[in-house]
Amino acid sequence: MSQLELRSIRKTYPGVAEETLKGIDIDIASGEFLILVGPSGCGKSTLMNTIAGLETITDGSIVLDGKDISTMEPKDRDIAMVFQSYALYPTMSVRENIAFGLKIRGLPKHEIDQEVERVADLLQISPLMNKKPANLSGGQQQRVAMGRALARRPRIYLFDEPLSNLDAKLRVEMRTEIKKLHQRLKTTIVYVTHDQIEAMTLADRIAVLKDGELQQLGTPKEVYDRPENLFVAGFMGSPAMSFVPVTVEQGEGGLQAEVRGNDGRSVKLPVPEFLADRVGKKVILGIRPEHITQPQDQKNDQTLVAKGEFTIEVTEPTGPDVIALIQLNDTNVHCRIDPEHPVTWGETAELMFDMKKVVFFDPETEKRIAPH
Ligand SMILES: Nc1ncnc2c1ncn2[C@@H]1O[C@H](COP(=O)(O)OP(=O)(O)OP(=O)(O)O)[C@@H](O)[C@H]1O
Repeated sequence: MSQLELRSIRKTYPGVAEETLKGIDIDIASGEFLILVGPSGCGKSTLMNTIAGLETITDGSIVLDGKDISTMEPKDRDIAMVFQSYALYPTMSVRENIAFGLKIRGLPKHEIDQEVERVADLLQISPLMNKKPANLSGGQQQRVAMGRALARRPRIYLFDEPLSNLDAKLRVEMRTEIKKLHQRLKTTIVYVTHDQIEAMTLADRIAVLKDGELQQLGTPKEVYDRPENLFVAGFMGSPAMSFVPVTVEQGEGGLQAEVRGNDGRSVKLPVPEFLADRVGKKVILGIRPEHITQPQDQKNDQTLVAKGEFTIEVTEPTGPDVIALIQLNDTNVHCRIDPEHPVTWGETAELMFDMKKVVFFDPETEKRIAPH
């Protein structure tokens, strides 16, 4: 178990005007599962490659267990990386693939055999040991690639989208396997993914990157419930959080904000008192599908809720839920409908807003407005 500190990491590729990493600071605790997410091109792979030593950094430092490894050769860093493409040696058997790293490090044969056996057991690939990669399924190849990394017992594992070549079912299975492996071995892992669910289910903490800058670092729950800005709020969650522009008003019973459906009907939503200094001003209301449901499906304690009637524009059944689309202040907004109480498009449905869960953003700074 090892601890990794990324201190103000900067990276500029030669010939590229813009900095790719603009000062990334992350402390990764020993045994932590850290997931990096962000849109394509935000610098996730670059950051992983700098940790592995495959790319140099322009500024900052990478500290592993208290030792600065920033300029060390990749082979001396004791870090194992599993890529999206498994990069197995095609002419070698599974056994030889797993043993290869140990062999070139000159380990005695009986130790190599022992280690290969341990890893094969762990990943349940013992029956495949004499096969060649070409004769394995994608999921099996992925396991072998992981086996190769595990056999080395490095200080840290880096996984760069290891599951993205797998079909949906296998991906879910392998996700569970990786989670089990981490629970059992308690190794330090840095893992890149595009998959929201993978990030939410695997991570101890999630780091959200955009344009080479860290936007938020927090537990999956923190990032999901209390996104620091509009970007993080829109990036995490599927379907995404909806953003509705509203004006804060002083009502008789407290602060409120009006939302209008596309048929002209409106409802005054109660909003929290920490918005008191914004009366008369616009804020952006960030609302997730599960915060708008039918009254009969509400599970909350009925404080800070509001009801209104809205026209359902589209319904999208997902299996466990139906996602329905309505319009609020000319913005598309997703709601979660229990299939036990179905609605159809064109219908007017009574919907209930759980305002305790809703978050608010400043339209200028795009930052979440936090309670004082
Ligand atoms: N070797 C390189 N030389 C020059 N520019 C590069 C190099 N590698 C990456 N870049 C640029 O750096 C930026 C970040 O790329 P990177 O691959 O790190 O992003 P990413 O977040 O991993 O993207 P994706 O999710 O698509 O894999 C991109 O603009 C990319 O074009």
